[in-house]
Amino acid sequence: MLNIIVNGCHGKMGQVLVKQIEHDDELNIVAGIDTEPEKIKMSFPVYKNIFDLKEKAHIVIDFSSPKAINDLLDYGIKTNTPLVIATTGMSPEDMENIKNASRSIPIFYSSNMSVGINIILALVQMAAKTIGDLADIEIIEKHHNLKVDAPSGTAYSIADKINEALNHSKEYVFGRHSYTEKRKENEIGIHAIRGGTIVGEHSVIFASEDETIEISHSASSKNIFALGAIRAAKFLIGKAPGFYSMRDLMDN
Ligand SMILES: NC(=O)C1=CN([C@@H]2O[C@H](COP(=O)(O)OP(=O)(O)OC[C@H]3O[C@@H](n4cnc5c(N)ncnc54)[C@H](OP(=O)(O)O)[C@@H]3O)[C@@H](O)[C@H]2O)C=CC1
Ligand SMILES: O=C(O)C1=N[C@H](C(=O)O)C[C@H](O)C1
Repeated sequence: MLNIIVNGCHGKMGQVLVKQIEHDDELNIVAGIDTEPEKIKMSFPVYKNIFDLKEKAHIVIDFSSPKAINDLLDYGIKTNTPLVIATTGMSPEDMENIKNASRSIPIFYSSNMSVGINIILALVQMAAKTIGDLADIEIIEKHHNLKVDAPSGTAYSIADKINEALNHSKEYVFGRHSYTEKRKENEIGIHAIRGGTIVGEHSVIFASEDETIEISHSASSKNIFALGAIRAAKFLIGKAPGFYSMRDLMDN
């Protein structure tokens, strides 16, 4: 049995994750962390502070907030607990801290836990290598009206994959509000749409002189992210300290 702590257990993703874990006979939630435990009724104990935990677990799965990251990393290192981190909106410093912590414990990080998006990452890299110098590249992401970070973590991951394939020659331009000049060749335009209950849509456009390629992904349920995080947790158990991603899981 794999014992799990859910960080952000009462959030939208936390609740979907709890349901998915409860359907899996190999998994057990020993405790959760969230900001207002007194208002939450769960089938396991919930704490406000991760250091108040009395229970021990094999792994922590985190869908919470970048505000939680430093405590989460400290907890992981002090208790030697592997971490699956799905939270987005991390600063470059947060990502540096995650990578540093992964020298001591196994950490799985992915801005998008769906397999589909990780296929998209491979496809955009291939497209960038082939026509990236000839095409204008734009990324459009759409999410529900409760999402706090913009652009999405996935949009950044897509832009980074493209930029990696193009020797980091691109500059990210967000929105283009108040622009008074035409688009420059080295731009990757990134645009965020927020509305209703859209689960998560990402589209990448490579527009060149005589043709346009559009590569897109649409998540139709949050279950896909929860199931991906569970797969990541099962994959991470028994691994050596290190920074793992969906690529490692898919290559496994
Ligand atoms: N990688 C992936 O595949 C996916 C990633 N995400 C990311 O997961 C994160 C959560 O998304 P979502 O569930 O929609 O957001 P929610 O705001 O619904 O949930 C986040 C939960 O975490 C709680 N929280 C805030 N601070 C802390 C803290 N310090 N410790 C523990 N819990 C805390 C929040 O409490 P309060 O409301 O009081 O602030 C809230 O209950 C986001 O960053 C989102 O982008 C989402 C889907 C897929
Ligand atoms: O907040 C969300 O909902 C999502 N966040 C992730 C992101 O920022 O990329 C992944 C997914 O698109 C849903």
